[in-house]
Amino acid sequence: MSQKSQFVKFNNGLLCPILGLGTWQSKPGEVYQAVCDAIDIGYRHIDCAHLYGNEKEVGKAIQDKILSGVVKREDLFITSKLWNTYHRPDLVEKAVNISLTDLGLEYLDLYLIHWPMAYKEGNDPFPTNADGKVIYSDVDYIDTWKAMEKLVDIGLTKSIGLSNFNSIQIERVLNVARIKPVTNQVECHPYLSQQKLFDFCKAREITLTAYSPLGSPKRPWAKPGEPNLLEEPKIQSLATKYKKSPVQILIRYAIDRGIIVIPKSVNKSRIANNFNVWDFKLSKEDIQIISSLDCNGRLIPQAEGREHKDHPFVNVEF
Ligand SMILES: NC(=O)C1=CN([C@@H]2O[C@H](COP(=O)(O)OP(=O)(O)OC[C@H]3O[C@@H](n4cnc5c(N)ncnc54)[C@H](OP(=O)(O)O)[C@@H]3O)[C@@H](O)[C@H]2O)C=CC1
Ligand SMILES: O=C1CO[C@H](CO)[C@@H](O)[C@@H]1O
Repeated sequence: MSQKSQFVKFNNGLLCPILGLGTWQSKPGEVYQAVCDAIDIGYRHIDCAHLYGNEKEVGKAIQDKILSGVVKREDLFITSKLWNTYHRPDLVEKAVNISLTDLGLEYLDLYLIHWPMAYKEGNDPFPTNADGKVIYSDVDYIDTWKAMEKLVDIGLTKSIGLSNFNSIQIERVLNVARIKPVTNQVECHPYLSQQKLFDFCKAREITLTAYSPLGSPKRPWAKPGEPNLLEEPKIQSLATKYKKSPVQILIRYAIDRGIIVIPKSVNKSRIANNFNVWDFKLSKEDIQIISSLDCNGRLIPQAEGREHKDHPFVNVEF
């Protein structure tokens, strides 16, 4: 398979490696080695976020791999995300600078608005009142977007994008955008195939990035007995058919639809296996079989923000 098939082209011309490494819940103490291993194995795309609390250690791994000559900065594609407590326009540049300092970088390749909902400004990422409810802020993500555009103007990031935005919210951003979002990063896997959102974005030259592509089996709120994609019979039988693992089928399910995908692992052999997906391709019929598992099975509901006026998954088709 050609090298070209490993990239997706953004509407600004930038090439994004279609397969990257996720870092949510990659603990300090393990994420340094995971990022070093990933870069050695061939990953060039690392998905980060201020919220994950590990950008300093991710940055140390990136710096070490650049200093030892394994990669150049321009070979890497590094994403970070603006957390909900930094939506106020005057805080956006401050927020990206925190991530840049932690990561030890002069620029990001991609900076995303992590969620459309703004939370009360301050150092607590989930500021709560006496009832334990998150305190919201009324900043409109449209104003946040305008501040994001300025980051491109001053060279702090090459691209800007969205995460967890629904179709109506994307349209609102497009109505004012001087710089278009390049991607919308959303939960996407066979239980939540996101076909409508994918088609909607594609028609507007916005790519989709699939998070939790393996079904986020270690999400903190997972309950025993909930369906597990890795044990899904249809995925297992396709794994047998293609002589690959169920995880490799799930990763290829995104790639073969043209969707950027960012599975997380801190285990070297799993990081390597997840990258060993360039020697096969799913047929159209098999992609349809996998898509038939769609059951609107959302696993990352961001429940603490559900009453927010801008929560993306309430009363919206897609
Ligand atoms: N924008 C957003 O709001 C969100 C973005 N994300 C991003 O997407 C990334 C991926 O999503 P995430 O929710 O982490 O979940 P994933 O679907 O990527 O699943 C990760 C889990 O699967 C395990 N795993 C990885 N590879 C294998 C394998 N080959 N065999 C068996 N188990 C495996 C990992 O364990 P181990 O590490 O032990 O291998 C980990 O527990 C995040 O890390 C983050 O970067 C995620 C959620 C929300
Ligand atoms: O990236 C993410 C990982 O999980 C967090 C905790 O719910 C989410 O807020 C976030 O979207």
